[in-house]
Amino acid sequence: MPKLIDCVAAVSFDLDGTIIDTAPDLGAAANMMLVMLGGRPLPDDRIPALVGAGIDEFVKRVLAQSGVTPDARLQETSATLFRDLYEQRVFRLSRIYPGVMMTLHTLRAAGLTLCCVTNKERKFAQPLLEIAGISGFFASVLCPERPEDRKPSPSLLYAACRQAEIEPLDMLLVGDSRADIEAAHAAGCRVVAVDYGYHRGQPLEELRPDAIVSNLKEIMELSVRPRSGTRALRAIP
Ligand SMILES: O=C(O)COP(=O)(O)O
Ligand SMILES: [Mg+2]
Repeated sequence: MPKLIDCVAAVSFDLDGTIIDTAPDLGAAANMMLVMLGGRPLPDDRIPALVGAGIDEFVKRVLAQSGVTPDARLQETSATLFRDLYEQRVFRLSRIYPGVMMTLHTLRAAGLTLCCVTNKERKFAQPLLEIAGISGFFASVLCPERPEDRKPSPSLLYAACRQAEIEPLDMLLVGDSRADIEAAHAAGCRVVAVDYGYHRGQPLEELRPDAIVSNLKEIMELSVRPRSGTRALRAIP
């Protein structure tokens, strides 16, 4: 069976929970926010399950976990405060996951186009990749400009395919969450899930990714059954 990596022209990586463990800095900023609002900090191990649907939702979940049901005004004040705090600390405690650097080097050397496809706002994603020293690997970084473009919408993946000038079937997405797998399926891309990210206890097998790995470098060894029939030339809207 051919190797998966030989069947694609580009690889898109999810950011939080896939290439960088961002929960420590997200948690630090969230806890500073709670304390400044007069609340109590959350235990670190409660943070990862709250990540994945953008900052407004993360702040809403943090407030809910601390026992607050915010009205619209408190939600807005909290989200603004959180953004200010997080902006100052996107890569202080966060760490690149094992196997990521080697995988990015190997895939790039193999001639594949690499993209980052994240629900994180560009204002945080771009500096995070730069400070972490990995922004140079990515031909493009796709972030949602509108809430409706967030994964599980396929729109960021379509944009990545358009920029790489490839069809969705020639794109592999590597991600840690339900939103990643559903976005890839909706776009018609191949998808590999990592089992170490922020998938909130969701059994990833049920979502039927092409494969599940525990370290990114395993994607180099994965084999795939070629898709049968004519290649699905799905038009990118
Ligand atoms: O910022 C988030 O909520 C999630 O970002 P991700 O898509 O890179 O996991
Ligand atoms: Mg993620």
